[in-house]
Amino acid sequence: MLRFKTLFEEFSAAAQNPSILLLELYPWLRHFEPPLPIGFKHLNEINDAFIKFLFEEIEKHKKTFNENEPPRDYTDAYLIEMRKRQKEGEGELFTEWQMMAAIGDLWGAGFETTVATLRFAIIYLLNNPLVQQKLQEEMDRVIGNENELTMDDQKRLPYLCATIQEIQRMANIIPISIQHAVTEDVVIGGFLIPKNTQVIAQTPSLHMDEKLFDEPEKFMPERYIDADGHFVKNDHVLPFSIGKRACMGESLARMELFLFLGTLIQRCDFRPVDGVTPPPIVVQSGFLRGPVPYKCMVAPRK
Ligand code: HEM
Repeated sequence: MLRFKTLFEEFSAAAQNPSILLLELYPWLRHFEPPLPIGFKHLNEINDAFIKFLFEEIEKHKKTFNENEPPRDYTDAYLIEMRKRQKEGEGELFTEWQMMAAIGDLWGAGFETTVATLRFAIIYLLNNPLVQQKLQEEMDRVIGNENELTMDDQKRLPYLCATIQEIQRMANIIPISIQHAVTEDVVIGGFLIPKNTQVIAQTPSLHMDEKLFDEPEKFMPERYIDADGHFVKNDHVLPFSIGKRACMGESLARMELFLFLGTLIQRCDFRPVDGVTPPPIVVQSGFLRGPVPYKCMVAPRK
């Protein structure tokens, strides 16, 4: 577990290196390191170590899992499906390499994304104490401090939903969406995009558009609360991208953000370390975007 944690932290730090963005857009740059300090070699070494670790874990599962018992986790479920398909002569898609890549993708795409969003959430609350106060008031009034939060409470907590939407609008944790390619000629808005052209659904650029959001630099959850106090989902806030290749984990991530942030608000008070000056919001941006590490005081709420 410790090895996994260390590897993951190294991987996340490497993914926040700004040069990774360049490498993503111009992969051929990797051939020019050295002398260019692209960070590709380092990322590749961590990736290889990660792959090795995942294969070792798969081996452990193969030795201990029981095909006739319910799967203990994703790896067991994948092994069961893989063996079933191999018996039926359809094993070419469900391979051990695919399994390793799928597990790596789920960890890689599903972990640091939610963590970075929550780190943004807390630093925004530290810098906007009135928002934190309003969130706590809503939570105390609707849920109280004893009851556990569930997803059904979403409708009853409009200010929490609005705050999460505002956090995601401003955080833009994936500043440049993943590249894709069109598989056939398409015409969009009168422009022909020929087959095989690389395209990026650059939804983060909507989030700071003054035509869509008044004073987009300001953290204002109130912009999504209507005159009756209801939460209004804004179709221009698209942190999970759009289309068929949008984030596969969107529903899970939305649940995590609502339950984790809501429970933190319910149980804790976030304050600046000296009680007065919040940490400045300094952002590091590479493939992933996140606030540089900051300190804060976390006090349990009575
Ligand atoms: C706040 C949390 C998250 C955000 C903001 C986020 C955002 C994104 C974005 C912008 C993409 C790229 C979509 C595109 O190519 O246009 C993506 C892809 C993806 N995400 Fe997430 N994600 C989050 C959490 C998760 C979680 C929890 C999981 C799974 C456990 C996950 C799994 C994936 C996968 C597998 C892809 C690749 C999908 C594909 O290429 O078809 N994500 N995500």
